[in-house]
Order: sequence, then C-alpha cells, then structure tokens
Amino acid sequence: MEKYLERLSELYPSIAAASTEVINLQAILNLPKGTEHFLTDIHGEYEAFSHVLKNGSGSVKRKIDDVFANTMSARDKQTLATLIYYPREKIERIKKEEPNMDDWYKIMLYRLIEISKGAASKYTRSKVRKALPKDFAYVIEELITEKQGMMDKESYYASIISTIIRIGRAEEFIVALCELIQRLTVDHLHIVGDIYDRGPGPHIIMDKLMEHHSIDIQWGNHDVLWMGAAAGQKCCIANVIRICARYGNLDILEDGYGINLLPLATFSWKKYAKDPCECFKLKGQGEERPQETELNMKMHKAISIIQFKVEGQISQEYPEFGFERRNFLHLIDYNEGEITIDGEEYSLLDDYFPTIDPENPYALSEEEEHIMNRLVSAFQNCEKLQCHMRFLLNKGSLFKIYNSNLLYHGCVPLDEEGNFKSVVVDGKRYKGRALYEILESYVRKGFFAVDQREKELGKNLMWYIWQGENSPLFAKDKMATFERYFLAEEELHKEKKNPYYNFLENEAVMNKILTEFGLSTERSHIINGHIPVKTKNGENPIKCNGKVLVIDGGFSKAYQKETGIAGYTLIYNSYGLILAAHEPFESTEAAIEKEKDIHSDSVIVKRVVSRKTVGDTDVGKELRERIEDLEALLAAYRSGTIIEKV
Ligand SMILES: O=P(O)(O)OC[C@H]1O[C@](O)(COP(=O)(O)O)[C@@H](O)[C@@H]1O
Ligand SMILES: [Mn+2]
Repeated sequence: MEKYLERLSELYPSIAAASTEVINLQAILNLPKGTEHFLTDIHGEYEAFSHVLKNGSGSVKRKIDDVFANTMSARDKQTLATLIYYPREKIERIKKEEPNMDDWYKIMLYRLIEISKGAASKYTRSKVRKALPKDFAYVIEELITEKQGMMDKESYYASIISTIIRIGRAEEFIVALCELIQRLTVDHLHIVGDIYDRGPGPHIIMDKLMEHHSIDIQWGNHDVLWMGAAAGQKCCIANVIRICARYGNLDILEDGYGINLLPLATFSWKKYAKDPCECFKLKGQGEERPQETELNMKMHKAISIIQFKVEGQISQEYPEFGFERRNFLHLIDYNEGEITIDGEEYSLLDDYFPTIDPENPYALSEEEEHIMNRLVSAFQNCEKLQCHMRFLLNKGSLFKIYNSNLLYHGCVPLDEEGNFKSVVVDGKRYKGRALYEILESYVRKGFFAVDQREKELGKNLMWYIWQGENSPLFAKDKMATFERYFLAEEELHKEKKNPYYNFLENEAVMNKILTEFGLSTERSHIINGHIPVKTKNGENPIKCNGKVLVIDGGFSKAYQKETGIAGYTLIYNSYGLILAAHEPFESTEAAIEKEKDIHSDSVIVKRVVSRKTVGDTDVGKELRERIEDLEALLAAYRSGTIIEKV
C-alpha cells in the first residue's frame, strides 16, 4: 500500500492537490447519471440507424421539450429537432426559402445555446470541454456557462452572436452546436448485436461506430459470422457471401470492402448458364436490372452449393459440434431429384447440380476449390474488413455487465426444465456464464492464438456460434438453410427456439441467470435482442415485469411486415428506463425535407424513486475507490509517512 501511495503522491504532490481532487470527485458523484442508449439488430440499415443515433431515440426531443416547454410551437420544435439531426442539410434547404438569413441564424443560435446549456448541465465542466469542437471551444464555453453576478449579460451574449454572424461563421457555428448537442444527449451507446447482414450498409455503420465517443458491442450471431469470415473460416465466408447475394448486396463486398467476386461471378455465369436458379431469387427487391439480377441469382446458387459442401467437410472434423445431422448432399438421389430425410422421401424444388459428384458430394470441384482459396485470402487480406473486425474485438464481447444490467444478443442456453444447458467445448463441458466465457476466449484465439490447433478451433467455433444448436447467440435448434431453398414442405423450414424463450416470464429462471452472472435479482435487468418482437400479434418486449427487455431493433426492412413496427430501442437515463417503439423510417431525405422524424411511442419501463446519480453507476464505484485512496494519501501526508513533494 505504501508503495502505491508513493506513486499516487507523484500525481497529487501536496495536501492541497489531493484535497482538491477529493472535492472534485465527490462533486461528480452527485451529478445525474449519463444517458445510455441501447440499439440492436441494425442489420446494415445505415440510414435508419444513423437517424436513431442522431435523435437518441427521442432524447433530443425530450431535451427540447424540457427547455422550451410551452413557449415554442410544435412546428418550431420539429424544425429545431431536424436542424440538430441534420444541420448542414437543413441549412442548405432553409437558405433557398428564407429571405432574411441573418435573422434566422440569430434565432437558431439562441435556441441552440439554450439546448446546449440544458444538455451540458449534467456533466462536469471538464467533460463538456473535452466534447467541444476545437475551433469554437472557447466561445461555446463562454456562451453555455452561466455567469453569476455579471452585469448586462444579455448584451455580452448578443455581441458575441452578432459578431459570429457578421464574420460569416454562423453556419459552422450552428453545425458545431448541433453536433455538441447530439454528443451530449447520449453519454454511452450499447449495440446489442447484429450490425451485419440483410441491409446495404454494415460497413458504413461500422465506420460511424468507430467514431463514437463511448461505446460497447455485444456480438450478434451475424457479427460473429463476419468475424469468422475475416479470420478465413470457409463456412463463414460462404455464408457471408450467400447472405449478401440473397439480399442483392454483393456490392458491400465488392465496393465496400474491395473483395473481388469476379472469379465467383464468371464461374456461376458459365456453370449455371441455362439454369434459371428459381430457388435463389433475391429477397425484398424488384427486378430493376434484370441482367444483374440474373447474375446475382446464379452467384447465389453457386455459393450456396459451395457452402453446403464446405460445411459438410468441416462438420466431420468436429463431430462434437453436432452438425453432421445438418448435411444433406449425401441423402440426395441425383437421378430422381429426390431426397430422403428421416425415412421420408421428398422431391427437390431444384435438382440441377452440375458441380456435385454423387460419389463424393462434399468435395469441391477444382474450380470451386480455386474460388474458395482466393476468397479466403481476399477476406484475410482485406485491410478495411480487418480493421472493422479489430474494432469489434476491442469494443465487443459476447456479453456485458454495465451499470448492473446484463446485456447479450441471444440467450443463455437452457434445457426444457429451465436448467443451464451444458455444451462441450474442446472436450470439456461448460454452461451458463462459463459457456459464454470459454466461447469468447476462443473467438479471440481464432484471431490471435499462436498455437495453430487452438487458432483453428477458435475459427471453427465462430462458425459454431453462428448456427450451432447450443450457441448462445443463435439460440435455435437448427438453421434450416438447405430445407428453405430446396424443399416446399413448410414444416421442414421450422427452426425451434431454445427453451430460454419459454422462460422469459418465469421470474425464478430469470433470477437464476442474473445470479449466475453475479447480479442483483432486485435491481438488475436482462437486455437482449435477436428475436423480432411481433407487436402486431400483441407481443410485448417487456417481460417478467420489466426485468427482461427483448428489444430486437427491427431495423431490417425485410422483417418489418412480420413485426408491424420498426422495432425497439431503449434509453436508460437518470429518471429510469424508457422503451421506444419506432415506426418504419422513410428516408433521410424525408427526414430533412418533410421534417419527418421516426414516430416513436415511448413507454416508461421503470421510473426511479430518486434521480440516479453518477454515484449509483459503475463509474461511481470507481470514483469512490479513488476517493478512498486519496483519503489514505491525505492521512499519510498528515501522519508524516509520506512527505509532500512541493
Ligand atoms: O430471413 P432470411 O434471410 O431468410 O434468414 C433467415 C435465417 O436467419 C436467421 O433468423 C438468423 O438471423 P437472425 O439472427 O437475424 O435471427 C436464421 O435462424 C434463419 O435461418
Ligand atoms: Mn441475431
């Protein structure tokens, strides 16, 4: 301890310095807790994502209401909100209609300063200072801090504002204030999984997330799929490409990441030349560009067949994954176009397999092998993809405990009785928290292990996490990809959810999970995504009296007709937990031009009795420890065990 205090005394070399720090930290403990924002299942929908991020799921609007209450019309509040979300775009449009821009600038600057004051009041000066844009830091600080006892405050502010307008900096200043407000309304962002797949812009979302000031990510099954692909795991690569092809999003790979798909394109164009590939239609797209769509469908089929082959091969290497029962190619009667599953015969919807050798159905043809090898090296050597994956590894994990809440994407695997289900990983059984921890350690090993066996297992476990029966992220008994492409029988398409989902209303089971993760059964919540909440069928995301929140973001357009809404997001501010249900997002264009915000109904899940402070959070706990250390240092100075350094 004395050694530690000696070290500390280098930072706080005197009684005065240590005391000041204690007082400062104590003050921070009493500030209101910062706002946390939870988003899940974004699935590549970058426009809707970016809008929800800008409006903080209604937090910006709440700020405007708090500050202006009844003194401003609803219309003006909406314009102000739109300006805060899209400052540059909004100003450009206003300029076309507004005859007196200087006047407009003045009004907006006053309004924005008021909102900034409100937003900054929750934070310490030093934190606000760190968030200020470099160019305007000094002036903004002057304008948003109350000057006690100053004479003629109004004319002081007025002169600053008119100078800003006179020297032509109003626009930039407005943009800076709007960004500051956005930055201050949400203190911390949680992404509860599934950034990737289905939508057109996961790479754009990743770029945005990398700029965020404070973020954590709980990996979703789709994110781990991409991580496995980036690590060079073949089944993951084939799945990633298949899903991009299925949604008409191959340009994510080609333009977004610069991965060359030409070998796959020419191969499929040639191999499936006359095949209409009817079973490989694209999801959720019109046929605007027939030729491109035709090529896309052929690539979709070609990569699907490659996927079933490589999955068949690797499933045999790892029988403990339980994937062998998911292999179908050896069950096909290639002459009759039929397949026998569990003693039943079914006819295939598509029986044209020019690349499959019935004697050896899981072997890749020479060309397929060549394509796959090139893809492996393209994924592994793509700098941008590796950089995005590195970010996922650094900011992400399989689960997270934050301010006493438990966050994960899918489930904690349970058996039919509600007990933790154990899973064999590398010869040993794991369940509950230990299962999460071992799987996460192997994801990291898949990237960083030096031991080749461990590294290989790590990569292959990412494929397991994607679709394994007891994967906490997948949480279903099987992924019926083959059946859904090739068989008409709906009952074969069914994927059964893990029993976890039957226990969401069972307090004893949910408490058991919280206890397993070392959390209080009274104060904590479980927050998970992954399963779309079918609001239109009367389903409710609030489970177990508010202890569990299933907030699949529902950003994915393809799923909105099933759920009836565009999903949920969650806000946890100093007053409690607020769940926002969003209607579909039209477009960024409409958001700016028609000032159309996503309409969101907010439900208060939990209102705290007294406003929560930083002292009630994880950061508060750290600060109290710091205070204790500093007080020990003060005692040491006073008793002479440590001598002041000044
Ligand atoms: O909607 P699609 O593209 O057919 O994908 C369906 C597949 O996606 C999954 O639902 C997994 O994705 P989610 O994690 O988004 O649920 C599989 O269970 C299913 O087979
Ligand atoms: Mn998911």
